[in-house]
Amino acid sequence: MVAVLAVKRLGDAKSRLVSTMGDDAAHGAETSGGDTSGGKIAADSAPATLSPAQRERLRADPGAFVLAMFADTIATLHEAGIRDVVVVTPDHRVRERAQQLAAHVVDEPGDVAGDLNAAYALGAATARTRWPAHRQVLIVQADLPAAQPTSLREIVDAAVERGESMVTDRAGTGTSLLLRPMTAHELPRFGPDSAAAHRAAGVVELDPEHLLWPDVRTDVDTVGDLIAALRLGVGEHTRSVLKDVRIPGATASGVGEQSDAS
Ligand SMILES: Nc1nc2c(ncn2[C@@H]2O[C@H](COP(=O)(O)OP(=O)(O)OP(=O)(O)O)[C@@H](O)[C@H]2O)c(=O)[nH]1
Ligand SMILES: C=C(OP(=O)(O)O)C(=O)O
Repeated sequence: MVAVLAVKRLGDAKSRLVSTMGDDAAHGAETSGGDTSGGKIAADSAPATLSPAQRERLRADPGAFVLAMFADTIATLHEAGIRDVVVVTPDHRVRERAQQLAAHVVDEPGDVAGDLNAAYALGAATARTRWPAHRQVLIVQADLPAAQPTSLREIVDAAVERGESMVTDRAGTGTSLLLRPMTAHELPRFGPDSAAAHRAAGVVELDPEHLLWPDVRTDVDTVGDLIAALRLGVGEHTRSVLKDVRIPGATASGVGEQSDAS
């Protein structure tokens, strides 16, 4: 299996994360799914906080945070045994980081820029040419810092003989990852309400009850997503960028623990 990731220009990335920064300080963490109640952290779960210094750091360089989550996502792929990785990006910092992580980088051409599905299709086409022996491609979001290799392996096993398959995000509306035969040529349907779009296109939803794999479902777009990821435990690169984030119940390192995905 080969994995394909796409990362947009870092200067344009994570606008929702930056715009939700501060919500946690004023109101308790804003969330977009999972353990929520009325859009807020459930009453029986203590509010998490980002420190003012940490919020300032994220605001000042969201790109460093994107790169950290990207590195943790690739580390998890590697630990799950997926060594062949294609990254499509127009950004030089992402390119350099991807190369350090032994990924094959595709420079995003101007006519693809701004079109995530075209970027994924370009990555899959490159993977077909570069590694023709692979039978499956895993199109995966690059912002899954809590993802665990064991979950990825379970997902790959669950997809056997199921055709094109997906796992939704924790809100159930987006798509964390899509598994396809290498021979699939049509554009994927990532973007707003992509879970419904993929379902309508005949993609099999793995674990439709959403009972499994919260770590893989937690893509980080908002502060609420970030808190959810930290509670699950994130990889070492994300931990390092967020080293002074305080999460109730966390250990002395200050964030949730993740034993084997970094
Ligand atoms: N290469 C490439 N990657 C993209 C493109 N659009 C989105 N992505 C990536 O796809 C993932 C989801 O993208 P978005 O949700 O649109 O953007 P985001 O930066 O995560 O968050 P927002 O700015 O809040 O929308 C992120 O990893 C992006 O970097 C694109 O046009 N080209
Ligand atoms: C692009 C997607 O994700 P998000 O915008 O939530 O990062 C998606 O779920 O299809």
